[in-house]
Amino acid sequence: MSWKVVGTWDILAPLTSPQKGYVSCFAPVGLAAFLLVAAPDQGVTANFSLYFAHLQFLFPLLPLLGVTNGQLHNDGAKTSQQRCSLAMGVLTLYTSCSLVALGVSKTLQLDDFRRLRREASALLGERPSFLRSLEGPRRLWGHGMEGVGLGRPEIIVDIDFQGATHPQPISIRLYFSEGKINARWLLPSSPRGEDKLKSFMESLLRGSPLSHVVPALWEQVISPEAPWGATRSTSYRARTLHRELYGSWLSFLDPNLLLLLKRLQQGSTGTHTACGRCVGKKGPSFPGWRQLFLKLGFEEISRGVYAFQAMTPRFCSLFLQELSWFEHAGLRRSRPNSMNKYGTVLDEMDLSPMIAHFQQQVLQPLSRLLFPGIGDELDGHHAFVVRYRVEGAGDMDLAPHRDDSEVTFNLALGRRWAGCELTFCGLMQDQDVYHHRLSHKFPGEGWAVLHLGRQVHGTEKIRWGERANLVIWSRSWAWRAAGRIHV
Ligand SMILES: O=C(O)CCC(=O)C(=O)O
Ligand SMILES: [Fe+2]
Repeated sequence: MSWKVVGTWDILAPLTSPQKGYVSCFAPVGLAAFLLVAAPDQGVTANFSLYFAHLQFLFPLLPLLGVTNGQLHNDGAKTSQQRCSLAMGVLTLYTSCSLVALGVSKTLQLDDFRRLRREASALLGERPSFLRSLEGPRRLWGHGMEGVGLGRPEIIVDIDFQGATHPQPISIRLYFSEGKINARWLLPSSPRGEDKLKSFMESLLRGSPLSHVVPALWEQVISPEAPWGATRSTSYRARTLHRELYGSWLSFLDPNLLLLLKRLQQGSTGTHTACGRCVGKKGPSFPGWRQLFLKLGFEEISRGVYAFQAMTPRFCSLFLQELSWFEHAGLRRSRPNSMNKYGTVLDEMDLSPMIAHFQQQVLQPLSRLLFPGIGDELDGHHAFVVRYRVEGAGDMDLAPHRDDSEVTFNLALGRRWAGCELTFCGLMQDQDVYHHRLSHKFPGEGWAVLHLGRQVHGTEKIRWGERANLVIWSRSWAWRAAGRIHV
């Protein structure tokens, strides 16, 4: 076998041959595109080294395709051109695959980046007292370059904490990559501090939001026993995360619900007080309300059970953030009710005035419309969040029951889950109560159901994920005083 050096020009021949060379032209074009697309973010050097590092493995394979100098010499120009085209085709394929893979991973990373940036600016906007500065997220490309491959791209966030117990700022760097978070002290900490940080990171749920991680880090890792300093009080009101939630919730209403409420207000025939004489009489409404009701997307999913989009997804996301903030504040937390073990009572979050306002502005007109008589005068409430979770602290299901309420509003806050449908089994006084009629799946966050408290319902077992719902039990002492509790 001859190894005369004649191959160089033969290998390049297809590039100059108009008949066979068109395939090969994609290789340099692909290479150029690859570098162009990837280079601005990942750095030219890193991309060159990645690309050529892989070519190192590809080139030794070329003899297998018959592209050796010896064979070129023996086979003649025509066959050699075909084989060279094949080789260049392989290179092209490799380049194109690299390009597609890179494009997909870049899009995913960009989504993560945007989400983190939104969360970081929300946190900064709220300026929690312990947060001195928060820098990032910024991308760190090519971090941990090992061997021929690139390390996993990460997004980094630097945080400085400062509080009464820590006059000097304490810095921690968070690394987000592929749904996981890692943390490191920017200055070396004590071995005990390292251990605390390590066990804290292990306890974090996959994909935990920044708004959850930062306060939890402060509470569990950095701040000693008195995390809020000497001024720690038992009230949560002074240290809320989203002040917007501590005003009227009307700006968070879904536009369709807002429209219906407006029409109800226009069609209303004045105030109506529930009493022994008037309960059960028709409440204020307007002619043709049912058509509008259906047109706006409201649905009667089972007799006396109404489903509709009530709040915006933004409300739900702020609320969930506030909830984790509260849960890490270390204040008293009671069980939401006698059946659900896990959750939060909203009164303990100092949200009672907002619930009362929401009840009067939103739930009251709806209840007058949909449950005339019993829903005419709502004058008490008990509001809480229920939490179902497969892993960690959460209920798994809920047995059929009636609520200690006249009217119940139940709003899905999120997050993602499977199973955990709400089942409805008829009204308490029905002959066939406790017969399953419907399993309701909340279509998404912000969707709610409104039903009578004596509508028997339960919750099926959660299969995966986590569901958190905000439940408002509205009571009518006027109705109860009229002795109509059980019907
Ligand atoms: O959303 C649910 O699972 C229902 C909760 C419930 O019925 C209740 O707490 O009374
Ligand atoms: Fe219930």
